[in-house]
Amino acid sequence: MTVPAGGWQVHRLVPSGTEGAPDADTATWIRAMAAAFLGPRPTPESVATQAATMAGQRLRGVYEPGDTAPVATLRSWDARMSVPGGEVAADAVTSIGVRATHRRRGLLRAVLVDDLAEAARAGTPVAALTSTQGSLYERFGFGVATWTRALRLDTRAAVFRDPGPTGRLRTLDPAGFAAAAAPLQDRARRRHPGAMDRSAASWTTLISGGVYDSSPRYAVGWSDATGRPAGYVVYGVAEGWWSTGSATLAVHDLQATTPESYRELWRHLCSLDLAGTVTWSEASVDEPLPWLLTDPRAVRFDGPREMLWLRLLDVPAALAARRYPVADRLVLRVHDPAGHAAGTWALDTTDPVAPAAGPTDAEADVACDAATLGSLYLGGVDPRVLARTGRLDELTAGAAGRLARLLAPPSVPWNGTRF
Ligand SMILES: CC(=O)SCCNC(=O)CCNC(=O)[C@H](O)C(C)(C)COP(=O)(O)OP(=O)(O)OC[C@H]1O[C@@H](n2cnc3c(N)ncnc32)[C@H](O)[C@@H]1OP(=O)(O)O
Repeated sequence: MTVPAGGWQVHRLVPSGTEGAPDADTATWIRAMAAAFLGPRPTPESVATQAATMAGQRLRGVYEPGDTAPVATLRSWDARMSVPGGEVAADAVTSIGVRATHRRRGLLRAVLVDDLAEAARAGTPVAALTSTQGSLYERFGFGVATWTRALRLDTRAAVFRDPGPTGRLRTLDPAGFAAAAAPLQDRARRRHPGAMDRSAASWTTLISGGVYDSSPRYAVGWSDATGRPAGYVVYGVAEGWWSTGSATLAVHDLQATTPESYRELWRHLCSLDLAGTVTWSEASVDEPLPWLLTDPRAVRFDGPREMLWLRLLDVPAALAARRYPVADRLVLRVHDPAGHAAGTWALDTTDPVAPAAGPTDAEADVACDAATLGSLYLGGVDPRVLARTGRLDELTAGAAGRLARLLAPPSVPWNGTRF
């Protein structure tokens, strides 16, 4: 199928074939995407493995006449994202790459505009992405909605306040990893607005490291005293002990559904004889780890840096999908040249279990653009801060404060899954 967008023909591909033999178009698309991202040279095996992770997803490509390899790529799929009090369907967008010889001619714009238009037609309320660069996506209506911090733990200085260990640890082998981890991640993600669900294929990439990281990975699960699994951690060796006498471990994923599982997974990471440092590049901005230790200086943080970018495609559906801690009725005017979020919208939260949102002729209390609305949606940024920068116009007195109270999330938005 071809669709003209900005003068370019955007072709849509449905990945097919099996893990052993992806179809030719998908294989060519994967090689073009890898080149745009300066990735490792694809091998037949790595192409087949990647193709298997794309089953059921949408690929887009732009092709020069007579060329079988695309000059631009985009991949997207239907995801679920946690929001305060529930979840919302999201168009997850990734792999936007343009051939080095074809940049700055509108190709990113062509593939992304086409993808967002299809998601909007399908009724998907929001689009979400994580980005390689910070200045690309605001022009397309995306705003930063979650942040992350990198942490570094000196495990030899880490003394836990609570005695332990408690519960039971067990090694999760690659064959059984997805079955053990998926239900835990699904429970854990509901505690954090902005957390995305995982595709079935993503577990293979997580436990194997995918095409970018061939070093061994280890997965450990934790169960409580009743035997109920409550969390897991996946880590690898970032620096071997043989060079410095003390290895550095990198956490690739840590999902805890209870405070006890969180504490015991960190205790496990601190118990490995040959390691002196544990790093985690995608920790939450309010990571509780220092509060577990007698000396909080054992943990150092960098950041925050931006993680998840959101773009509302259907404002009433997105606003009605989340819950609000106070009852109010507030009118937002949204400027959006692309049209998806444009309008004046009344948000009525007087019914706490069924907030209503829809178009209105009433005077607006606040006004902003679509990207700012994307940043506000999960409650990760205070509207009063945005009002101080001119990103939000406060049109009735005190409206930014009312909006802050309305949008306040039950916990800090966090998405630990870069995609
Ligand atoms: C969700 C993700 O997949 S994030 C991954 C992004 N991809 C990469 O980092 C891979 C390497 N880079 C690339 O492949 C390309 O340079 C891309 C995808 C970043 C940009 O593709 P291009 O086709 O050159 O972008 P395009 O010409 O459509 O530009 C669209 C707009 O973005 C702007 N833009 C493009 N690249 C950049 C940049 N690196 N920094 C700031 N602005 C940029 C353009 O100026 C243009 O702005 P305007 O329309 O407001 O005038």
